[in-house]
Amino acid sequence: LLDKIKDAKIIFVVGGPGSGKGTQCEKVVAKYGYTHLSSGDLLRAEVASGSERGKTLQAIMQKGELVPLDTVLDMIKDAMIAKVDVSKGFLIDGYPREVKQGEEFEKKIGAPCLLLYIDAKGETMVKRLMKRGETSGRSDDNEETIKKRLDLYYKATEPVIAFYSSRGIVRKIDSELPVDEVFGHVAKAIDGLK
Ligand SMILES: Nc1ccn([C@H]2C[C@H](O)[C@@H](COP(=O)(O)OP(=O)(O)OP(=O)(O)O)O2)c(=O)n1
Ligand SMILES: Nc1nc2c(ncn2[C@@H]2O[C@H](COP(=O)(O)OP(=O)(O)O)[C@@H](O)[C@H]2O)c(=O)[nH]1
Ligand SMILES: [Mg+2]
Repeated sequence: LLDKIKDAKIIFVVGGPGSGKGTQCEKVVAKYGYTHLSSGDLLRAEVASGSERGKTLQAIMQKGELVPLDTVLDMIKDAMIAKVDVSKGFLIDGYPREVKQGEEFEKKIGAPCLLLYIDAKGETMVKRLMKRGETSGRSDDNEETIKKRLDLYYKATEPVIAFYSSRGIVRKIDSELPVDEVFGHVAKAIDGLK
């Protein structure tokens, strides 16, 4: 199974909270048929299941902190294995959150061929998340937790981009533009894959 995963394209989608990762991933699924795996969604599904593990996760996410690395990675790996026969590529959304997560992913699963860096201003992200919070029902879409998530993004996740830049696989996407224009740039990056 892991051999099969190695044949599929793996795309990391990285950007701050509310930058528009999920929005763009949906559009990639529609156009390219890739499998979209949002690490945050996988964690929220575990919370929704009401399991003991879910309760622990909920407390961490509510504080805007990162859950233990192995927990997220196992969930992503299981989800990839479940889809590997029907998938020509994987969009790994919201992962890696820190360089260590990327290193572990490569050890246990495989190497990404592209990193889409969805870039928006801090001010824009806060505005979008406050708006999303009106309807998302997400307990972390509140002013206090948003601030913590943003701080953690700049501290832990931005180094991920530098790490993969040196490999030449990062495509920076300006996410201040209207959604369809942003997607135009995303599509160009994906079309550029061999
Ligand atoms: N690899 C990951 C992914 C997520 N999380 C935790 C911390 C996040 O604050 C929370 C929610 O993750 P999301 O990716 O859903 O959260 P974001 O708000 O950053 O992105 P989005 O707005 O795309 O949902 O889950 C984590 O610890 N490790
Ligand atoms: N104006 C504008 N809003 C966007 C854009 N992309 C996403 N949004 C909105 O911003 C919010 C966060 O987007 P989402 O895709 O959930 O971001 P994520 O946190 O990076 O996954 C949502 O309410 C989107 O509707 C964009 O390119 N332009
Ligand atoms: Mg999202």
